[in-house]
Amino acid sequence: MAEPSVPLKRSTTQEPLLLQCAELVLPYLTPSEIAAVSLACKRLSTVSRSVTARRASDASRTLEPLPVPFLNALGSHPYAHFLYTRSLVLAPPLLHPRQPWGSSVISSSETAWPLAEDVGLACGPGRSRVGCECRSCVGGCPCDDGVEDVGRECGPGCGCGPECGNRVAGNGVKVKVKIVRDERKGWGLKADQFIRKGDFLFEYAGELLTTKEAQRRHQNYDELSSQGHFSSALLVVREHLPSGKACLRLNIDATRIGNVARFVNHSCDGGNLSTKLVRSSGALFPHLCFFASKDIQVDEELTFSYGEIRNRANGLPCFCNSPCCFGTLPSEDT
Ligand SMILES: C[S@@+](CC[C@H](N)C(=O)[O-])C[C@H]1O[C@@H](n2cnc3c(N)ncnc32)[C@H](O)[C@@H]1O
Repeated sequence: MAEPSVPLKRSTTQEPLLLQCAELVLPYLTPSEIAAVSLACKRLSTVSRSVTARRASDASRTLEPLPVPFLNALGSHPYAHFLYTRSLVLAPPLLHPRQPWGSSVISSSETAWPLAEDVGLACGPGRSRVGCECRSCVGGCPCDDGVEDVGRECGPGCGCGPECGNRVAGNGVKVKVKIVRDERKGWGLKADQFIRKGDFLFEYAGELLTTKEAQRRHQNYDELSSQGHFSSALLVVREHLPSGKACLRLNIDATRIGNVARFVNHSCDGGNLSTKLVRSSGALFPHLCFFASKDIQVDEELTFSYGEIRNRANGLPCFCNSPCCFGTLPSEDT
């Protein structure tokens, strides 16, 4: 057989180890680290570009059933770097957690965060202490005990499985959404399909914090926000218990670890989303779930009201553009 006249490409085994492993290592780097690495040589620049392109095509790192693209028609402003979780996690005691993002190997396995869901009250499938024992809960479930302002659904304490029709929270984002850059509000979330009034969209996932830790981070975030170019996603939810005398407080911080809900911006008119706490049978903590409060068209921005309280003299400016805009974003001392 004749020798090929054009020399074959250099075998990858002759490349330095760093270059051979680039496809494996680069997905673990942050956007700024990737930018720095890409300057080193042509090969790393090529791998960096393909990792960044894959990141832009799915913010969820393949953890959601549908990809969630980042779209920036305004320029090359980098997306906010955060680690992805589909559920509430107990604030991990790790200083610099890493999560692959933009890997060419598709993996749908959830990162091993300590999930708040796992801190359950159940004894096991079919032997639930606080959950239902039904096996198929479609069309009515004993878990639904009629409490109106807190939803109920099947969960780890039930005998039914993940396919049960009475589980919405914790199953990921099943509607098409996209993350889009806005000049004044930063990144925001838009519908990428028609969404019917009442449909479930997603839960607000992030780190579950103690109130002390939430107060510490709040102070820190306020300082960073006042210097500009920083968006915090620390949400405080208060659930009034039936007695009316006590209230359960949830501090969920999606700034460093969160899901798509961390991109939902505020609107003074209440926007098109409403929130509801939903308790999964057998789970200790409720899910903060977002539902469509009206029919939502393709390309409409998804927004909700961050709250009513504005007790800061120099609150951040609000650009919600609604006729009843208050001028500043809601904020309160945590
Ligand atoms: C939960 S994050 C929402 C995502 C954020 N826009 C981003 O780029 O990551 C909340 C932050 O978004 C910005 N934001 C949200 N709603 C806004 C609005 N109506 N007007 C101006 N900024 C807004 C503020 O910086 C706020 O602290």
